[in-house]
Amino acid sequence: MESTVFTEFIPSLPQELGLECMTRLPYTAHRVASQVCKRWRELLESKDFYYHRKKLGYTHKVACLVQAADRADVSQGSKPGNSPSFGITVFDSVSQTWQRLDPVPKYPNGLPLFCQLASCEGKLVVMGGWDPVSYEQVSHVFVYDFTTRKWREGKEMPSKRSFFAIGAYSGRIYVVGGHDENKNALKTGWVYDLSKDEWTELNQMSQERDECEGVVIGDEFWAVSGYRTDNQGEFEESAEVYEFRSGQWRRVKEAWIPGRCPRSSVGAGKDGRLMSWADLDPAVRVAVRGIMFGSRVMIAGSDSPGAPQGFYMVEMKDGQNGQLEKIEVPEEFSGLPAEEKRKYLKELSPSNNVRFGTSFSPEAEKALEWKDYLSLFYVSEDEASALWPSVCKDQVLDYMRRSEIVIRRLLDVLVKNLKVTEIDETKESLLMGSRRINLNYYPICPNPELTVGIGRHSDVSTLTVLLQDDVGGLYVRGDDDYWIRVPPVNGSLVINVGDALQIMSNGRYKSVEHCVMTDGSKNRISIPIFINPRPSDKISPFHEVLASGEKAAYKEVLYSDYVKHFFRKAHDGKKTIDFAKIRI
Ligand SMILES: O=C(O)CCC(=O)C(=O)O
Ligand SMILES: [Fe+2]
Repeated sequence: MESTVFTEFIPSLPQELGLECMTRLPYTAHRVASQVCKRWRELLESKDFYYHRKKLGYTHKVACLVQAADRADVSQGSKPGNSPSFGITVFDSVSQTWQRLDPVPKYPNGLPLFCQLASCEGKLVVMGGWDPVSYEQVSHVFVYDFTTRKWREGKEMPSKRSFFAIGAYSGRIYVVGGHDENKNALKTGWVYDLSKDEWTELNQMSQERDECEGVVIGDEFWAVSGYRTDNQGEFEESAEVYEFRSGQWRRVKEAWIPGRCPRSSVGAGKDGRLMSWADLDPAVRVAVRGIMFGSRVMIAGSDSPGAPQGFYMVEMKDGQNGQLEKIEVPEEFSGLPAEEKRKYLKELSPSNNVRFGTSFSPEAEKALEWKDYLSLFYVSEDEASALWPSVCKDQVLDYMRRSEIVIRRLLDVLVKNLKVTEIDETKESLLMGSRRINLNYYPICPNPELTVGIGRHSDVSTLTVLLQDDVGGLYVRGDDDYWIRVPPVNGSLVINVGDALQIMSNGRYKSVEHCVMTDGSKNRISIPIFINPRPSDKISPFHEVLASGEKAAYKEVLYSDYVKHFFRKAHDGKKTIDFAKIRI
């Protein structure tokens, strides 16, 4: 760059030196620096200066991610229950700094949900998604120029599509698959030329691919997995590869693990081959997202369902050890603190027996759970008829009546094994003296990696009969902290042993630890019936179990005390059962 073009950047320093200093400013300081004076602003926003920095090796790639609004935005009206508003966060891995981009002028209160990002030539492109208020698909294209720090509106996508694969190569953005306004999976694709602001249609892929994921590897664009319209959610093993040079697609078999959602977790390993970031390191096995920029990858995820997520950098160059380096994340970029969200919580309690809420123990949880629920306590048909909401009372009562036979059968079998020959009146009260039915609703979660549906816990019940739909998200803990995904079968009943039965069986039956992950593309409903002792019952190991001299592992506790203890705590696995344990 001709230094004569820019003079006196820093008074009393020779111009070359002033320019040297300006060139070394990290990108994340440009915004503040450009407010110093007109000359600095003109310099920092000029294309020549960008190429000058690039030539000298002072430009580098940054990671851009869509994140829920920070605190300042929330105080302006976003709250749990409404969809949160989203903005773009930039992480500069060289200066280790985080920054939020100005909002897109058309969406000052938050980006379209599920919009897709791609970047090339120093620009960030945001495409598609759902209008954050009406939830209608939009086909907008917004382009952010990192030099001028300004947004412009690009030519709209030729048709509406959501959940498509996106990739950038040589000044063009490739968009393929996903689904249209009628939820039909698509095999079509388009390419957007950034400098010409022009769309051109691509050849079609060999099949429809809704929710496929895009990644550019070398001179190829991979559209990985996805599913056909008729096989909603059944992610395929194949991928489709577009060769930029020939403009042709090639189908690759067994490219992906069937059934695994590829969203944001697809990348290229050191050998340049397709991989899932979830297979890289045990620290990021769950809800993994990766952003590749050059040979560096930013990865977010957690080691087990419900565990807090971490952000990491990893170098994927040959000769590097591929180890994850943890990134420090300032609070405003790591999710909202619970106190902030709680301000907006509205707990409705028309009666103790009917409760509408979000999370189990919102006061205690670190992160609010992505769930709303209606909880109905059942004492008698009369009371239920009087107090339960009329909108669902008849159906819920009918369902409870029908479930009775399954519950009795199960309890008969279970207690026989404990040498209890008869369920007399006392035992009936202890085993099934009260019921609670919850109607759980887990809305689509735009950032499933930032929260859980329900954190890890066991139920306080004797038994739980849990009705599932076909979305899935329930995990149960096996041995050695290994989590098993319960396959979603619509209408199936999952039976969980609860803490009360663990206590009464003196630990022969163990309550199952479980948790629920949220889904990024579907709403989910589950309906557990918790079969409980009566609140006024005192529970302890059955004398039949202890008859042969076995030592009691649990003391007698008032069931309502146990329940109170449970709901005072944040979800944290099975720790609450310690309340009843006899310490030796
Ligand atoms: O949604 C599910 O499948 C599990 C619900 C659950 O664990 C609960 O409500 O206690
Ligand atoms: Fe549960």
